[in-house]
Amino acid sequence: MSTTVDKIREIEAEMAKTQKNKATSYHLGQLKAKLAKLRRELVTPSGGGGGGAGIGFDVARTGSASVGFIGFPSVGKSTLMSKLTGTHSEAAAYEFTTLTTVPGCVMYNGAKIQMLDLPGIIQGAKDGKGRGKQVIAVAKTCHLIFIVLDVLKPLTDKRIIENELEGFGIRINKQPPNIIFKKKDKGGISVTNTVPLTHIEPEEVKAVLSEYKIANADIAFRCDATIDDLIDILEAKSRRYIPVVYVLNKIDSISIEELDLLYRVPNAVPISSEHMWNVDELLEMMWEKLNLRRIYTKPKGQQPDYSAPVVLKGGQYTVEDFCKSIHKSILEVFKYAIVYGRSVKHQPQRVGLSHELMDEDIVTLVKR
Ligand SMILES: Nc1nc2c(ncn2[C@@H]2O[C@H](COP(=O)(O)OP(=O)(O)OP(=O)(O)O)[C@@H](O)[C@H]2O)c(=O)[nH]1
Ligand SMILES: [K+]
Ligand SMILES: [Mg+2]
Repeated sequence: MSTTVDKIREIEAEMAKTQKNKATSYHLGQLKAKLAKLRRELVTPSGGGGGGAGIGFDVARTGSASVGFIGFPSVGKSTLMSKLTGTHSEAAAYEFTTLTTVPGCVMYNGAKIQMLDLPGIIQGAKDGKGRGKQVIAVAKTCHLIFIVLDVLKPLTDKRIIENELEGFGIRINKQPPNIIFKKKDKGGISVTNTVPLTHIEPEEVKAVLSEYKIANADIAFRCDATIDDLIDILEAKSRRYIPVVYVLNKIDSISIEELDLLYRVPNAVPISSEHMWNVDELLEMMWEKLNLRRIYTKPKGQQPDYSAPVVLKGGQYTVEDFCKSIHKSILEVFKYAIVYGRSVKHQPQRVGLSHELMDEDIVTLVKR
C-alpha cells in the first residue's frame, strides 16, 4: 500500500508533466485539491488529541505573544536565543545541537514576549523527515516566526524553508484571500467576482469543488485569486497566517559590499548573534510585525496603571476585545468606556464596544 507521502509524490509528478491550458484546467484543479487534502492528512497528528506537538516540544506559553525560531541546523538560532533572553540554550558547531523546544523571554516596550528556540529542520521536514513535523507544528502556534538564515547561503535556504512551512499550511506575511465562501443546503453553485479573475479558469473551480464534494455554495471572489487561494479558503481550519522576519545571521563573516545586497531582501534584518550586531533593529521589526497594542487601564478618579498593560493582538483590538481579555463577565455590566490616546479625536472620548483601540491608549470602563 502506498503511503501518503508516496501519493503526494505521484500527484506532484503528474502535475509537473501536465501542461497548463484550458483543456487541462479541470484535471489540474482536481490534482491541486487532492494534494491539499493529502498534505492536511500528513501534518494532522494522528491518534486523537489533535494539535499536540509531542513530548519535549509543547512548552507552557507565557507572555503576551510568542516568537518561534525556524532554520537549518547551525545557523545560530540558539546563540541568538541565549543572547536575547539570557536563558541558556546550548549552542555548538555541530548540527542538531538543540533537540527540543527551549523557551525564554524578553521584555520589550513593556510587554513580555516569549521566544521559542527550536531544533534545526532539514529539507523534506514537512513530509516527516527528522523532527521537522513537531518543530513546524510549534512554529504554527506562534504569533511570529523568525526564519534564521546563514548569510553565506541565505536565498536558496530561504526558499526551501518557505516551502516547508507552506506545505504545513502556514502562510507567510500574507492576509487570508478575500474570498467569501458560504455553504448552502440547495441551489447549486453560484460564483461571482467583483474584480476580473486573471488566474482562474471556471473549470478549475468546478474541479476543486467537486473534489471537496461541495454541490451547493455561494462563492464571491473579491480579489484576483488563484486556485490555491480558493483551496486555502476551503482548508481554512488548517491554515495559519503568520508574519515572518528573516534573520540573516553571521554578518561578521561577510564584507560590507555583500551586506549591502542583503539589505534588499524584504522583511529581513542582517545581524550577528555572536557579536549582538544590529539586534536592536531585529527587535524593532519584531515589535512592528507582532502589531501588539498595549492598553493601560485607569480606574475612575485614579492614575493609569502603566506597570501592567493589557496587551491586545492578532487584529482583535476593539473595546470588546479589551473587556474580554480582562474577564468575560465585564461585558454584562459594560455601559461605555472613556478613552485617552491615539484612537480618539477628543481627549478623552466616550466610546462603545466596537471602538478600535490603538497602542498605548488609556481606558476607563464605566459599568451600568
Ligand atoms: N561567525 C558567527 N558564528 C556564529 C554566529 N552565531 C552563531 N555562530 C556559530 O554557529 C554555530 C552554531 O550555532 P548554534 O547557535 O548552535 O546554531 P543552531 O541554529 O541553534 O543549531 P542547531 O540547534 O544545531 O540547529 C556555533 O559554532 C556558533 O558559535 C554569528 O553571528 N557569527
Ligand atoms: K548547532
Ligand atoms: Mg540550536
